[in-house]
Amino acid sequence: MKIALVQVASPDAETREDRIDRVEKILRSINGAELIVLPELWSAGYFHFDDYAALAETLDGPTVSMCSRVAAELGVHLHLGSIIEAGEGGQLSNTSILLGPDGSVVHTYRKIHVFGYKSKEAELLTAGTSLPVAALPFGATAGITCYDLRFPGLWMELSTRGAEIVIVPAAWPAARREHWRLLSTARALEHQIFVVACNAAGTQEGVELGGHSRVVDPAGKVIAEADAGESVLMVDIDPAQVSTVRNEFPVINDRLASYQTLTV
Ligand SMILES: O=C(O)CCC(=O)C(=O)O
Repeated sequence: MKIALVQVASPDAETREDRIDRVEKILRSINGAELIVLPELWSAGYFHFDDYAALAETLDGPTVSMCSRVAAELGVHLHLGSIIEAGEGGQLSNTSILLGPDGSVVHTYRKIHVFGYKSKEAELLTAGTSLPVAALPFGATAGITCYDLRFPGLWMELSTRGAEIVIVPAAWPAARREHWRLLSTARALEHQIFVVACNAAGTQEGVELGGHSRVVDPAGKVIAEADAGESVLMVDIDPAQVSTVRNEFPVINDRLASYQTLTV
């Protein structure tokens, strides 16, 4: 199964509309992928905090509309990264969306761990409260977002819910690139899943994004990794590897359902 990770740059001088047009052309140039993945908040630009309210959109807004049209025309699953979603009562969320090959929404995921370190996200956005896992032709698939990579409890829950492929759109800064690599590898290895981690590239508001989108297999092997710049990373995975690895080395079976029952 071929996956395309589209590592987009969101320069300050480019408008959202121009970026959506530009990314549409990139998406249309991709051949043979069954799943295409985009980074966190690529259309708005993660670090454009002052524009969050103005760029907030609904599920029929410009980013989702373009991606939905392209997913349907190409007949692919498309994880569009995330948008600033305008919810009820003016509430804003960092909402990741997985689209099916007919362009419809398979699931939405509102980022649970909103980021506060050198970021206004935690101040401006409301955290999500749900964690969907979808049964897709290539395996049980979930999507979480960027900072969520750091929280083992969330991954344990994804694993308990049967996730086999976890998509991680991100706007992870270059300053902490080694954390990005270490954590994405560790999550794949400890839960024996595929981690499909698509980061942003370029510079926004003086912050250099880390790039290095990567796919890690259920044995913890990095099977593809991009450089720092804007690019499309194509990778071929075998979804059956999840059960092969788990049968061969059944560490998940040895995990306790809860460690809170242990005595002191
Ligand atoms: O955890 C990090 O170092 C980066 C997180 C982040 O940039 C984000 O959640 O957007």
